[in-house]
Amino acid sequence: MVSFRFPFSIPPLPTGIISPATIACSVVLTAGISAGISISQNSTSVQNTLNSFVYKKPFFGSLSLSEGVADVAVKEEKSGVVFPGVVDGNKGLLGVGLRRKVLFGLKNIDCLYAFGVYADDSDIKNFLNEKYATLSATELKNADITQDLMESDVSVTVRLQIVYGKLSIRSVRNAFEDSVGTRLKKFGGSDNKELLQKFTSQFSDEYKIPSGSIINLSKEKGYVLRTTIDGKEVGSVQSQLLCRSILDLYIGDEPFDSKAKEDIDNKLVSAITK
Ligand SMILES: CCCCCCCCCCCC(=O)O
Repeated sequence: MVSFRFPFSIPPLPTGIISPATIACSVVLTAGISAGISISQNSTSVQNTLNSFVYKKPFFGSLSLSEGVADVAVKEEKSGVVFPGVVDGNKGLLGVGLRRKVLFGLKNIDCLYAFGVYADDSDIKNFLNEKYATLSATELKNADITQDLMESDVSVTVRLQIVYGKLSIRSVRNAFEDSVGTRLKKFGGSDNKELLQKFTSQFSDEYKIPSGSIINLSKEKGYVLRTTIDGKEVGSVQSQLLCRSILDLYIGDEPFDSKAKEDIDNKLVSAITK
């Protein structure tokens, strides 16, 4: 059995004491707060750990994949944005990060948003068990789990929440065009304008994004990318290339927040090794 934990060194905030209003109104903290989220690393052999699998002590935020995901909220430390431990009923939080982006327009806007990466509990359990449970610690160290994850059919959601910057849907559309366009080119060559347009056109002018809005980018079974704004589906596009390109922004080779990616990597490894 694989144990899937939330080994964050900062105590996650108990959901019970965070009101929805607080979550919705997470505000800017000063830039440069250096506290991060660190993840404990475990280098013991996979087999040893699997053999001796027991909860040695109650672990705040830990969970066993066989028992379902624990809904423990986690705060992105630099921004103060709080992410629920679980979304869509069964997707557990793998890690959180921060992205600063200058949005070009009439007036350039410095936009800061926090993001959380979630994976479906049973998908990730199967994925880790099938591919990694028998690897030695050294093999595991050399394995690129997030790379495999991006190419797999595991359901993953990236949740974006603005920290500051007054955003128009147009600037969001342009920002995605820029970032996702670069990734589509990287993985699929230059002939992907139509795919990019299909994705970005979902962010049409009818949608408003007041402060506290949340965009979910969800890779679902069959490589369908489903986009929601504040819980409302704005569209879905079936494309493995698009799913791969979106995830690459957050957990790929050149992620927006390398600490977040590192945390997610470590968390996936620790889900196998603990
Ligand atoms: C309502 C949450 C809005 C979050 C801001 C999203 C801005 C677009 C981001 C495009 C991808 C990127 O380059 O970071």
